[in-house]
Amino acid sequence: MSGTWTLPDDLTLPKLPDDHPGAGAPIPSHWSKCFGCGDDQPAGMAMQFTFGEGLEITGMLDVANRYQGGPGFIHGGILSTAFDEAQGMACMVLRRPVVTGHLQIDFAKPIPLGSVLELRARIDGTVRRKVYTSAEARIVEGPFADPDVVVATSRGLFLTVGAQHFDRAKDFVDGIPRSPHGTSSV
Ligand SMILES: CCCCCCCCCCCCCCCC(=O)SCCNC(=O)CCNC(=O)[C@H](O)C(C)(C)COP(=O)(O)OP(=O)(O)OC[C@H]1O[C@@H](n2cnc3c(N)ncnc32)[C@H](O)[C@@H]1OP(=O)(O)O
Repeated sequence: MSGTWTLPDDLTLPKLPDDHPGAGAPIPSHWSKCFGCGDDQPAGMAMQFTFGEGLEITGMLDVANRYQGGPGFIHGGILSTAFDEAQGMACMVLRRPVVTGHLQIDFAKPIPLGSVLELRARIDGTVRRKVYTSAEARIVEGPFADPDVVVATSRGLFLTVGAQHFDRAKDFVDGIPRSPHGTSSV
């Protein structure tokens, strides 16, 4: 990774909850309408997640044609979204809601449409409400597949928040049908 990401000296590693289901168990969507993982979000990315060893989780993304940026390749914003989702899901073991404060991506290799990406993400440690995370992506199926090649990496800071963070927007979960900028209901 390039960049300026520095982990603080006073990081502590969270303990896995006693009822952690173990490696291989599916991780349920944190919110059915989430663009990244929701099953009630037809326009979304429908990412699937499983717990890995320790604090690691694995996410899978089918790189659909609609994720196109440059001809034949994934859009960088879509890849960033996939990392955001994966690193947020890695925070699930904290059993507290988190939001992204900072995310930085290194785009190492172009990723073709039609490929299947595996994202491995983990908590590197916490300091107060700050949760430091990292992740790597590999193409595991389809064009350019090579599980030994890391095609992108990400570092992200998440913050635990209280329920009131989301309460303010609870009336907008289905959009505002009469938005002056066109429909926001999908
Ligand atoms: C009930 C059980 C449920 C379990 C289930 C959970 C599942 C969970 C899965 C979620 C999976 C979602 C995956 C998608 C996640 C999104 O995409 S979330 C959407 C994008 N993010 C946002 O909208 C966040 C918008 N920003 C904010 O709301 C606020 O800026 C934040 C992030 C909450 C921080 O504000 P704040 O709470 O007032 O925090 P503040 O007191 O200013 O700072 C606290 C600490 O964080 C540091 N900090 C804050 N922001 C930053 C920053 N950007 N850079 C560096 N440091 C920062 C501060 O310096 C401070 O550090 P210390 O003084 O402790 O050393």
